[in-house]
Amino acid sequence: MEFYIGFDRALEIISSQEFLLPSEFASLFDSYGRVLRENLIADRDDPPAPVSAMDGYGVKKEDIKSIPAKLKVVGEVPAGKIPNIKVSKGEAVKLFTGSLVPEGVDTVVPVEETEGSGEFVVIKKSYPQGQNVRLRGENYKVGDILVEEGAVLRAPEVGIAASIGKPYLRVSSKPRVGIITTGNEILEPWDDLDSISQIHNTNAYTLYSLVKESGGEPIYLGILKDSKDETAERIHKGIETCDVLITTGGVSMGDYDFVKQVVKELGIEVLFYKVRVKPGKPVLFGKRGSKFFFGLPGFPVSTVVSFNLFVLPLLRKIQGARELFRKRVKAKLLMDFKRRKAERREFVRAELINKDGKFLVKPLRKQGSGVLTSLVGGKVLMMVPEGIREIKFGSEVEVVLI
Ligand SMILES: Nc1nc2c(c(=O)[nH]1)N[C@H]1C(S)=C(S)[C@@H](COP(=O)(O)OP(=O)(O)OC[C@H]3O[C@@H](n4cnc5c(N)ncnc54)[C@H](O)[C@@H]3O)O[C@H]1N2
Ligand code: MOO
Repeated sequence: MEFYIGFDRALEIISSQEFLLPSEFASLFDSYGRVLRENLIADRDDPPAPVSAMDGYGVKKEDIKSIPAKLKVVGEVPAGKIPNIKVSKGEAVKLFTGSLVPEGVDTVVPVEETEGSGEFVVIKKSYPQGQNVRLRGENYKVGDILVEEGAVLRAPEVGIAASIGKPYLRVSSKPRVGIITTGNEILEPWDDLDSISQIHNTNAYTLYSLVKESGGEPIYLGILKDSKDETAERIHKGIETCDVLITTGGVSMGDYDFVKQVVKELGIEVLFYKVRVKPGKPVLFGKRGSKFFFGLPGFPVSTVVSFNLFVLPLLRKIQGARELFRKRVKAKLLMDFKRRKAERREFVRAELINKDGKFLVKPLRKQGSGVLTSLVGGKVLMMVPEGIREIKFGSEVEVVLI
């Protein structure tokens, strides 16, 4: 077991796990967030022929060089119809957004810049040649690889699959991810809290959402009370039935922190315990055969951050994803940043601002590991490297998008 390791080493251990889940076919309705296990290749050009990008009139550019220009309307081409019209000098054709552009037309004038309907149309504004005509192959050309194997499917990728006529996609099967939360003080959101010593379970539900977002199938296994026998039984069941088991809480120094002990007794090999990161220090990563175990710290922020830092890359890896980590961007720091201790790499919750295409980042005041409100509304994590105590206003910093 490696103990209290650096962040990069932890990622190295996670990304070197070789297990790959089998692939399966998923419908377009069930492919969001999953990892693609085939290339998506264009079966034809898109658009397959020039089409109008506006409702208006198809004309020849040379006829609208001087305006107003009065042109003879020779017919119309509704979307979905093959044009049987040819447009000659002095003529126009009525087109709709998505209509195929007939022979002779090189430019489309939007209807708002025209007057009259029926036999003649008056064009009031000139347009450059080719304006409002979407050329054949503008989106993609036949044979192009549109989405590569290993991509995480989001809305645009699912849309591309649909556009090339694939109702089913080869994707990774969903990792079954068991979720157990621990603590005598934890009650479910539907339970009444009778005492100020009790709190509602937050972690089960942040994790459930994060697992779904990561292409996994969350399996909620409930709250564990701080008893060693129960912990052993539940973790055993979880690791038997799931690909990845996550527990939260019970991994630090407390007298009731049974998770660590139980994991060893169940034959789960601990690959690392504790990483020099803040928050998320007492994270435990283990494996038994092709099953993986994460013991995440119990504080709600530590749970969410350590999922993003450690669990997501593993889930992506076993699904065959190309990119394992959250995206990072460079941003300019909007205030002086100071901290007392510099032993751990810190992931500081912050607000990301996009000003004229440049990212600015503003750390939030409250950074406690229990302050989940500090992550509400789309926050980011500003990375403060080990050994750094102070970063000056205006410096460039790296930011993790979560
Ligand atoms: N003496 C030391 N104490 C602590 C250390 C240390 O190094 N030495 N590390 C601290 C750090 S850092 C963290 S992070 C926490 C991790 O503690 P645990 O993983 O054992 O978590 P718990 O003690 O069970 O809970 C921590 C905190 O979070 C609340 N919690 C737990 N589960 C839930 C849940 N499902 N929903 C909402 N809130 C939850 C719990 O009530 C505690 O307040 O340890 C430090 N201590
Ligand atoms: O590492 Mo703990 O996660 O600072 O709160």
